[in-house]
Amino acid sequence: MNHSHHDLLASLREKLPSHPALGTLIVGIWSVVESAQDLTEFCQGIGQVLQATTVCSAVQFQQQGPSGDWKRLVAIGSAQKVTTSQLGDWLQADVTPGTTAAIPIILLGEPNRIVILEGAAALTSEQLQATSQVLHFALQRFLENLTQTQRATHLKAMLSMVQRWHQTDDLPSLLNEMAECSTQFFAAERASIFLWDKPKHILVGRPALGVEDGKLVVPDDKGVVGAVVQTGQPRRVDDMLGHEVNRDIDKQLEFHTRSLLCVPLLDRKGRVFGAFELINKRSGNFTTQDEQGLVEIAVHAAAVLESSQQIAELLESRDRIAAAQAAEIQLIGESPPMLELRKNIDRISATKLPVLVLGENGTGKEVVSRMIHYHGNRRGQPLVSVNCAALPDTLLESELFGHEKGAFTGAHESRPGKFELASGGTLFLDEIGDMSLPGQAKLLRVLENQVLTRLGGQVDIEVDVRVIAATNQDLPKLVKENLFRQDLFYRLDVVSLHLPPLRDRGNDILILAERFLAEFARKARRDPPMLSSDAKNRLLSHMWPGNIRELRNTMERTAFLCDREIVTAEMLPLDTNNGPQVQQVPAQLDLSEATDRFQADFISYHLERSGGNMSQAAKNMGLHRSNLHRKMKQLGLLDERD
Ligand SMILES: Nc1ncnc2c1ncn2[C@@H]1O[C@H](COP(=O)(O)OP(=O)(O)OP(=O)(O)O)[C@@H](O)[C@H]1O
Repeated sequence: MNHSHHDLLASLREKLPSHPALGTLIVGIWSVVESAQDLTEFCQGIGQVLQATTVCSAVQFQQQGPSGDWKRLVAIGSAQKVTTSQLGDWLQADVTPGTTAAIPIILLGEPNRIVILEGAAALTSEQLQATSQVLHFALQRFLENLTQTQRATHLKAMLSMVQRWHQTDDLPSLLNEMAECSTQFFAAERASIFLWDKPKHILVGRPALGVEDGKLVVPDDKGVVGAVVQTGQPRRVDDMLGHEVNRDIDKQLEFHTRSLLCVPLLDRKGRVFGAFELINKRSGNFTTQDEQGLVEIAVHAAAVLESSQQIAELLESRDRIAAAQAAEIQLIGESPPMLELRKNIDRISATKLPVLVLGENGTGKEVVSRMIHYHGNRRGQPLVSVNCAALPDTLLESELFGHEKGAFTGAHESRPGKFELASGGTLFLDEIGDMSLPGQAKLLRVLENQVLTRLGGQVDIEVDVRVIAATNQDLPKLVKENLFRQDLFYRLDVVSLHLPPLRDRGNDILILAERFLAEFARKARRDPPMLSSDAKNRLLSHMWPGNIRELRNTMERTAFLCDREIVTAEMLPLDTNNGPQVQQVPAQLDLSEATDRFQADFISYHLERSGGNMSQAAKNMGLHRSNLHRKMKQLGLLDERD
């Protein structure tokens, strides 16, 4: 029955002249709607009005429970017992006239109710219909009023609670006050507020009755609180799912947790900095309303805590650490590809786009991914790295996506994966080309839906993670060979950064070499030695198969092993056979032709390496630029007019 107010009034106005008692009924019911404090009072009031106006001997209200069973809410007069099957039949009908007349009241989202009037033979079907309409409307109105009143009372209580918190300055008293107020408010046995010390991977819970200094320290990846801070989502656990509870905490507190409700504490920027937990609802389990209420309270608690001096310091120090880390990352190099790379990093750091970093071993892929993280707005959140090549397939999935207790032999407890640990921050997937195909499928799902399921788990866990993947492999080739999923490749390749090998970075080799030399000389407590020009040429002409890592190691050895002020080419610990080879000259040429051919190849090689920069190429060959120019003309490598 779904009447608008207008329909209802129009229909009642029509019926009123032929049923004068209907007016008295409406007035009586209305006064009950206005005055009743709860549902029982409402039913009692309505029952009395119905008994008086319809001249029934008895009235009763029945309500259906969630499992289909019926319960009598209120009885006026000597109401008879009714069977479940009879109630079921009545529920099917609109109204049922007779000596025992029944009016079912069905409101969307509410339990079904039936009003039974006994000795109501005089009531016609039409009169019962009219009564039914009034009752539906009255109940609906009453329930709306009740929700509003309850909400107002709730808000008032919350306001006075929050006001008290604002007047408490020192952190331990504030936390005690919060716990005490909320246990009363939610009828729970205990409450704790956990603050997250992220760098140390621990949660510090207060107050913790029964623990020395009232402070409970737990790992940040265990139990319900661990899951809440890692995922940023509330969790509700009742008796049935008690295994999720971290029983170590129970042991420490000498307490048995039956039911638990825990919600995250978020700072102004939406970052999780702790959790608010309620333990053991005094009767039954925590409800959805409790969860909504605690989420609401946690917003106020977080605001008060955040403005508390000590928390502000904690958060600030987190920002300071991130800033220091950002400053520490150095991407050395002034060559055109490096300048371009730096520009791209600046552009993409602020976004959440996935990034694919490509380059040979040791070209700085990890440095670049760290830079993207620490220069973006996720810098205060974790940067978690996984080397996909270092883990066998089976382990990789549980490492990335986590697992539930019993998911496989040896899974003695539930564990969040690296994805969950990187929540709010960045996940660096190194050697992505080595990931197994099942792992790739799961990764794709997470990237597409921002949701994951732990191994052996049923629940979808939302994650907010930026993914940066790196590889030295040729991914398009792996795609062609069906070793890498094409859809995943496109997902990751939204932005790709190519790191050139060191041999293509021209003078950067010398900039890097000198920086590394200075760094290691400082560590060796000596003045940095100078590189002689032949040492520089030697460094420039080396092939650097190990790229920057190799250069760094070479300079480290040089700083520690060479005790001279000037490092010459011979002192560099480099494999001399490793340099690039200029093409061999055919033996049948005469000496002058062979010399010309060699010189032309040699010059072309250096010009190519310096990207056509004549001055640089001349320098690398130990020539003056004008001499190189002349030589090139002589060898026919330049037009006469150049
Ligand atoms: N541009 C750079 N400036 C300063 N140091 C760098 C630069 N690039 C790389 N390095 C240093 O070189 C070493 C190797 O870099 P990194 O680990 O980032 O390379 P990678 O490409 O990730 O290597 P791999 O493929 O072997 O994992 C590190 O010690 C890093 O600090």
